[in-house]
Amino acid sequence: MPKTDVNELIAGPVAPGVPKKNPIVVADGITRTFGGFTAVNVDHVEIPANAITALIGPNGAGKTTFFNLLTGFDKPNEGRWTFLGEQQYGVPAHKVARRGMVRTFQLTKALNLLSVIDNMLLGAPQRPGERFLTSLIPSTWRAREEELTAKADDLLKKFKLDAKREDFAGALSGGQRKLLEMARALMSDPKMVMLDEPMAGVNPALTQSLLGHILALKEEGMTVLFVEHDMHVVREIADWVIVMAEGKVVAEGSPDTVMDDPAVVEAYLGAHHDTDLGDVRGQQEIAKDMESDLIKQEIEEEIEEEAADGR
Ligand SMILES: Nc1ncnc2c1ncn2[C@@H]1O[C@H](COP(=O)(O)OP(=O)(O)OP(=O)(O)O)[C@@H](O)[C@H]1O
Repeated sequence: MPKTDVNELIAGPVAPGVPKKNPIVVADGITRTFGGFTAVNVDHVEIPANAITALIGPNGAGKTTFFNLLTGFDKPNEGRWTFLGEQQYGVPAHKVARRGMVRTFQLTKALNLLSVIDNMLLGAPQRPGERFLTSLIPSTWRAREEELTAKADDLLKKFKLDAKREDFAGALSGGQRKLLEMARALMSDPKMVMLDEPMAGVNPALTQSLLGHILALKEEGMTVLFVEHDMHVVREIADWVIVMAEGKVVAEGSPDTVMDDPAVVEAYLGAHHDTDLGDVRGQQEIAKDMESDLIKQEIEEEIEEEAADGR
C-alpha cells in the first residue's frame, strides 16, 4: 500500500493543528489534569481519515491519556471532539466502540486465562437490544453465536493464529498477543483503529507481519492512529505524524521531515527521553561504526594468528 501524499491530507500550511482535507476526528480545547498536573492540553488537532497517523512524543507527553479521552475510557476537564462528524464528548467507551472507534489494550491477566477464541468473541460488541432479544429466543443467539464464531475464525486465520485457537491467550508470545489484540479489535468492524505501542515487545520475526497488518487496515478503508516510540516503524508505515510534548501538540508533519522540526528536537532533548530520536541515518552510522569495529577486530585477530603461525 503506497503512502498517501501529504498534500492529499492537509488543507493548510504544516503546523500544529493544521486542518485536514478529510478529518475523521476533530478535537478542540481538550484538557485533562491530575491533581494540579496538566497531562493533556490539546488546543486543536485533526486526524486524517483513511490514513495512518503516528502519535509520538517523549515519555509522559500525554499520548496514552489522549487516547483514553478520545475513546471514552477517561473524561477531560474540558474539551469537545467529533468522530465522523458526530459529537463524542461524554460518550461511554462501549458506545464509542459501537460507533466504530476501537483501541487495543494489553491483554489483562483475566483475559490471559481465556482461550484465544474466547478472547475474540469478547471483542464482539452487543448490538442494541440484542441482550433482550437473545434472552427470549435461543435460536437467535445460536445463529448470532455461529456468525460471530465464523467471523472470529476468519480473523484468526488471517492473523495466522488459527493453530492457537484453543490455547490460553497467556501462552502466546509477545508478538502473537499483539496480533490477537489487533484481531480482536476487528471483531467490531471498526472505522478507526487506535493502537498503543503495537510493536512493543514484539520480536523481529513478527515485526514485518504486524506492520503488514497495519498497512492492510488502511487498504481496507480504515483509519489508524498509533502511539509509537520506534521512529523506524513510524517512517516505514505512517503517512502523517503528530508530536505531543507536555500535553500539547507541538508539531505535525511528514515522517521524513517532522524530526527535523526544532520544536520536536527541543521536546525530546528537554525530556531526557530514553529512546534515540530514531534518526535512521543516525542508526545507520552506528551500525557502520559497529561494522568497522568488527572488521578491525577480525583483521587484528588474523594478524595475530599469522604472527603466531610464523613463530
Ligand atoms: N491516572 C493518572 N493519575 C495521575 N497522573 C497520571 C495518570 N495518568 C497519567 N498521568 C500522568 O500524566 C502524564 C502523561 O501520561 P501518559 O501516560 O499519557 O504519557 P505518554 O505520552 O503516554 O507516556 P509514555 O510514552 O511513557 O507511555 C504523565 O506524567 C503521567 O504520570
